[in-house]
This record gives sequence, structure tokens and C-alpha cells, in this order.
Amino acid sequence: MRASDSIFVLVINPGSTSTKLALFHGETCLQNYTIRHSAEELRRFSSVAGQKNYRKELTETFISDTLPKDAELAAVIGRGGLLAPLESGVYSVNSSMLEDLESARWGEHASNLGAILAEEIARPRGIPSYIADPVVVDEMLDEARFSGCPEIQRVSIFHALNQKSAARKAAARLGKSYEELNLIVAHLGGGISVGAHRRGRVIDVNNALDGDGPFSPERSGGLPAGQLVSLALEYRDREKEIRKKIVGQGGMVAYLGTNDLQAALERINAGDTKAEAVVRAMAYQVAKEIASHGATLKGRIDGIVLTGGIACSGYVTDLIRERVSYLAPVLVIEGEREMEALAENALGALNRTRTIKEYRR
Ligand SMILES: Nc1ncnc2c1ncn2[C@@H]1O[C@H](COP(=O)(O)OP(=O)(O)OP(=O)(O)O)[C@@H](O)[C@H]1O
Ligand SMILES: CCCC(=O)O
Repeated sequence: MRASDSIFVLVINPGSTSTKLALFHGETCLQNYTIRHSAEELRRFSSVAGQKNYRKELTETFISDTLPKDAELAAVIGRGGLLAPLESGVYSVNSSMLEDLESARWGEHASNLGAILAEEIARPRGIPSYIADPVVVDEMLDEARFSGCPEIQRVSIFHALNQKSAARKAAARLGKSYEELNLIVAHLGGGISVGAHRRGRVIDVNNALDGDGPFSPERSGGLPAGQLVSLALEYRDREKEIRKKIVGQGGMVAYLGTNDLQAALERINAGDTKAEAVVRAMAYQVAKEIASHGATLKGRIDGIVLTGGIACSGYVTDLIRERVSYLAPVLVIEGEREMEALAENALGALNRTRTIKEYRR
């Protein structure tokens, strides 16, 4: 038996409409629980940080319901949020990180609560708290940072945790290590990000949180700039509304009134031609983004990886595959592996097989 097999790790993944909690015993997930939060429930909080005590109580209840009576947690790991750009890896939660997340210095996002909750649960128990591969992992090439407008720099904000985890799993299927391969990874979830992974580094990716890349179930993706300026002028006194058109109420939900791809697929099966046109357009945009990274990787591509909730749909993955399979083999890693990836990072930190990094702005 390895030392890590007897270790209990708590994983916390706060999302905009859910808190996902998991208890791991070594590499085995003992309990995985998703608490859904209605918009009404969250409306009483004026900020993401304001939801801390509410979500902390739910987390403490989960611990007392699931952790065996004679057992103790060895570490807590949370999904990392909007921080200063940083390199991939596992980070201990420190005071600069907490200050940045509590003040939303780099922006508001539900995952900002990951580190905050991890630390609050870990501190009284005298155990370490970590985050790993937050959405701000930044390994972009310098030329990828140019937008074409000196005042605007492209930034790396994407589903780093799941993209890297799916890429490692795909590399194992190809019989190689992640660091040996060039992969294009498309995370297809509520938001969509498509990254060019060159030997373990994501050298270009669309900003999934700010109107860049393909449209997704609830985000507009990149928009024609001139027309966006005209629209913004119409909405000049309603900034929140126009921002919602980009993230939250844009993309598929704006066309079809649902952010649930499964509901859209049911409508297609029932003969809804508008739903069909929108889902096909989303797949088309994803395929174009993937193909653009053929240039990023200079044509040397070992595999294209489709992951996230939408990758469970053969209808969508086939639409993408028919446009990109000329580039490289397409591998589907369905769903997201964020909880497992976080647990693996915490175990690696505890075993010292992964370097524990220190957050600095
Ligand atoms: N089995 C399935 N078949 C088709 N679509 C699915 C399936 N499961 C989930 N989806 C769709 O995937 C989308 C959500 O994906 P996912 O759960 O990866 O995203 P999320 O975690 O909510 O958001 P994000 O990935 O941006 O963090 C929804 O549109 C959902 O309908
Ligand atoms: C990249 C941001 C993660 C998300 O909210 O989709």
C-alpha cells in the first residue's frame, strides 16, 4: 500500500450555479456531490466573495456527512480563480492570493471562492490548502498576445485544469507523455476554449471569459468589433446588460433560450430547424478555431482532443470531426475531470512528487 492510499483529500469546485464537492481517499473518489444554486438563492449576495459563508456551511455539512468518524483530512484543494497570470502547477494558498480573490482584483468569477473556502476549511484543522491550474494559467507565445490594437492585449483565461487533464489522458491513449506531443484541445462546456498545446505548454488559446473564440451555450465568443461598438453605444447606460450578452446570456442561449445542449438536441430531433442551424454553427466555429491552431503548431499536430460536457454528444463531435480530421486523429475525452485533476494535484503536493509553487503577483 502506498502512503497516499490512506490520505483523505477534500476537493472544492465552486461554479456560477453549483458547488461541486468531492472526498478522495488516495486516488479513489469516495463521494462526489453537486449542490445546485438557483439564481434566486444567489441573488441575495452582492458579490461572489459574499457567498463564502453560505457555501462554507454546505461544505462543512458535506464533510461531516461523508468523512469517516475516525478519519482526518490531510489537505483541501480548491479550483483556482482569477489571479495574476501564472504558470501551470499546484499552488499553496497564501495571503496575497486571498487578498486578490477577496477584492476581486483580477475580476469576479465563482471559482475565486475555491482558494478562499479551501483555506477556511483547512486553517482550523492545521492542514495545507492548495489550488491547481487556475483559469489564468499563462504560457502564451509573445506573438499570440497581439490583438491589433495597442490598448488591448490578448490574455490567457481558459479551462486550464480540464484541458491539461484531458490532454494527459489523450497522450496516454496515444502511448506518449503529454510533454512529448503537440495537441489541440477544445473544452466544450458552458464556455468554450480551444488551446494549442505544444509539448505541455498552452502557447495560444482564446479568452473564454471575455468575448473571444467560438460561441458557446452561454457566451458570444468573438464579435465583429465595429458592430459591437455600435451596440455598446446603444447600451451605454446598461453596461451589465451588454456584458451579459458576451458572458452569461450570449451564444446558444441568446438564439434558443436554453444553455442546455441536451435540450437543443431534443428540439433538433423533433424537427426544430432553428435549433439545428445554431448547434451546427457552434460546431462550425469550434472547427474553425481548431484548424487555426494548425498554423500555431506549424502543422505538426499529434492529436485533436474534444472534452467537456458537450463532448458527450456524438452529434456535435461528428460535426467537428468532419471538418478537422484531416489535421490529426480526433480523440474524445467526454465530460470534465476537474475534481479528479484537483485531487491528483493535492496528492502530488502531499507526496512531494509535484512542486508546490508560491503565488506572487
Ligand atoms: N450527455 C450530454 N450530451 C450532450 N450535452 C451534454 C451532456 N452532458 C452535458 N452536456 C452539455 O454540456 C454543457 C455543459 O458542459 P459542462 O458541464 O462541461 O460545463 P460547465 O462546467 O457548466 O461550464 P464550463 O465548462 O464553462 O466551466 C451544457 O450545455 C450541457 O447541456
Ligand atoms: C475559463 C473560465 C471558466 C468558465 O467559467 O467557463
